[in-house]
Amino acid sequence: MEFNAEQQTALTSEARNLLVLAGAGTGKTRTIIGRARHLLATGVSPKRIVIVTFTRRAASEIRGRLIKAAGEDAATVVTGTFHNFCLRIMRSRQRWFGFTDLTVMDRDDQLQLMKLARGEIVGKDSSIAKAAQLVSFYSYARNTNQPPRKYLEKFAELDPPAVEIVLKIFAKYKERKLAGSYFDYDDILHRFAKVLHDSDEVRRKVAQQFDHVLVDEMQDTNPLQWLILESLAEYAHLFCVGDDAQSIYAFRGADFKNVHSFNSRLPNSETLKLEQNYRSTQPILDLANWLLEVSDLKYEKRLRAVRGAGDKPQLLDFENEYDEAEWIVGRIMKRHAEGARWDDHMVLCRSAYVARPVEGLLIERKIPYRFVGGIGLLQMAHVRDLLSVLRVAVNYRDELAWMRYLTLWPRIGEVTAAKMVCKIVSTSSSSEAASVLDEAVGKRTEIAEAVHLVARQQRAPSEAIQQLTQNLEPLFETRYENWESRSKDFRLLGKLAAKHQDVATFLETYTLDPMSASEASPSEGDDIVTLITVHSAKGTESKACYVVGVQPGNYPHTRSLDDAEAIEEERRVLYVALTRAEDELVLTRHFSRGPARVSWNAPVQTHYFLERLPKTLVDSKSLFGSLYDVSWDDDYIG
Ligand SMILES: Nc1ncnc2c1ncn2[C@@H]1O[C@H](COP(=O)(O)OP(=O)(O)OP(=O)(O)O)[C@@H](O)[C@H]1O
Repeated sequence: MEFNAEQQTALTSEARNLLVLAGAGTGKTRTIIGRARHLLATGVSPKRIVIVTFTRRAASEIRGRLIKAAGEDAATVVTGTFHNFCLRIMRSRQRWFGFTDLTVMDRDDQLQLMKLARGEIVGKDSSIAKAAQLVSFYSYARNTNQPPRKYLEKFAELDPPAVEIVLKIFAKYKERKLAGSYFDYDDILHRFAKVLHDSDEVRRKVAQQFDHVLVDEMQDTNPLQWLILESLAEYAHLFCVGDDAQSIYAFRGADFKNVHSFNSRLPNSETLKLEQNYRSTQPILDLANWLLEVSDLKYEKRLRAVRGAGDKPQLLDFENEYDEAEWIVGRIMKRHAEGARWDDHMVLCRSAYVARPVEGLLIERKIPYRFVGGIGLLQMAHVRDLLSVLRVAVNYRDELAWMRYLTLWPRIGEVTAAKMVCKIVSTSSSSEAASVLDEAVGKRTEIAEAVHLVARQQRAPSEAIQQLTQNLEPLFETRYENWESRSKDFRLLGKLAAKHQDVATFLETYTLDPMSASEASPSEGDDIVTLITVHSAKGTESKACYVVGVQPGNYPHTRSLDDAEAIEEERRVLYVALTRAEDELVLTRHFSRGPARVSWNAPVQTHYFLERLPKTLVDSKSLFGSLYDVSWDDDYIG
């Protein structure tokens, strides 16, 4: 692996704490890997190095590349997401963290629990914020480490009596969480950060396990994650890489301006820059540079392409999304016929919804593809049904999973199920719970048998899923019309589970960072087209990138129009999309539907990022018929 002088200086730095603040494609990920390899080469034990990333995908990629570069020894470098890292330590040192057998809830569970809590406090009162909104208030307050009351009073735009009611709902939510031994996503970071912050002894014991903590995507750390890093930095060296122009997680409490206070917050720290971009050709970077330059914020980034000149990006207009999709898929097929690989192509979208026409055509034309960032496999109803059985077998106090499982069965409604659940969860051991279940279902033994069979197969998750699928097939056939295609997801689930030693770790891994169904199916190295949401595309790259739906109303998204910071975050989303391309960048937009239908003079366009795009930066073409008369202004496109 080669490094330029800037990268070499960074990866061999002796600074106690180092921030590498650099633009897209400048080799941040490569430098993290280089740093780890350098540390190993200088004799640091792999177990004393931690690499934290934002997604499981990034973690496994870095891990794979590190092992390739530094050998099998590197396999014991601790690599994972923040959540994964914290949970792993808390599980291994339960006593330090007051952590017992807890079930980690995903966002859907969190929503269900909040619904229950809300229902209990306000019944059907529709004047109080909906459960989903409450979850996001609660989660945001915790990730930004603010007392919920303070957050609600300051940011939630609620009147004082409503604040009191919402706080009561939060209290009820907490109570239910405790009763069910649940841990939500935010609890993981919160508990870990709090214990480390409050207990000098635990902080020392945990932090002393590591000499070097390497952090990817530093711009996306939220205040809780910052607290964790500060605790670790008391004993270990921090090596962080980030790009303030790629911060796109403010909705989860990240504040990219935090990277600017790195030096003042951490003693003995330095900042270095990487400025040469290795990924893209200069015309692609010119467009990305322009997007940042026209912002009111000063990003102070001008990417220079080591690779030099190349083709200008294209900006293509279509009459509707179907023509747009047709063109993109046609073009990919043409390129493939000319000898390009499928995996030279990546289609980037704002949301899974925007990409559907393209996905439809890829399926229709039988083009191999994966969809990253779409509806997660583990979010699909039938998969959650099956997982509910695994969950109750692992934790008999998991009342949400019991409710889901029992109400799958005919003639068991919510009231009957709730009575059964009440009895089951008030027992004091799993064997007692099993007997109560047997008694409750009476002659309908198949209901209990499914749970028992998983309990017997705790250490063989894949077999448990296989048998469970067989046992529950008749039930699912009657529940789901398209059972045939859905049943394939269970085979996929079985495959995923085979990589885990027991049902509990399998559940934990996938509830923490669910992957999408189609992402899971192809294996590494398959030659396939990638369809991906921009949020999932961070850190990736591709020879040809097609950014779909770049019309007014999508960039920035209409829902962010009343908030200047949100608009700026949208700019960074587009920036991330543009900077994924190596050789070819094609932006497409259509004008048929939704906010995009408005005329060019409508208010939605006041913030449209491409409104004043200099004509020289792109090759633009209108590929639609008579519906729209392209009358570009001489100097600007938009
Ligand atoms: N010194 C180098 N020599 C050759 N290629 C390099 C060098 N540094 C980086 N690259 C290549 O440039 C591309 C971008 O590198 P990398 O993914 O590490 O950048 P990054 O800063 O993490 O990008 P982003 O933040 O946009 O995801 C990769 O293909 C990488 O292999």
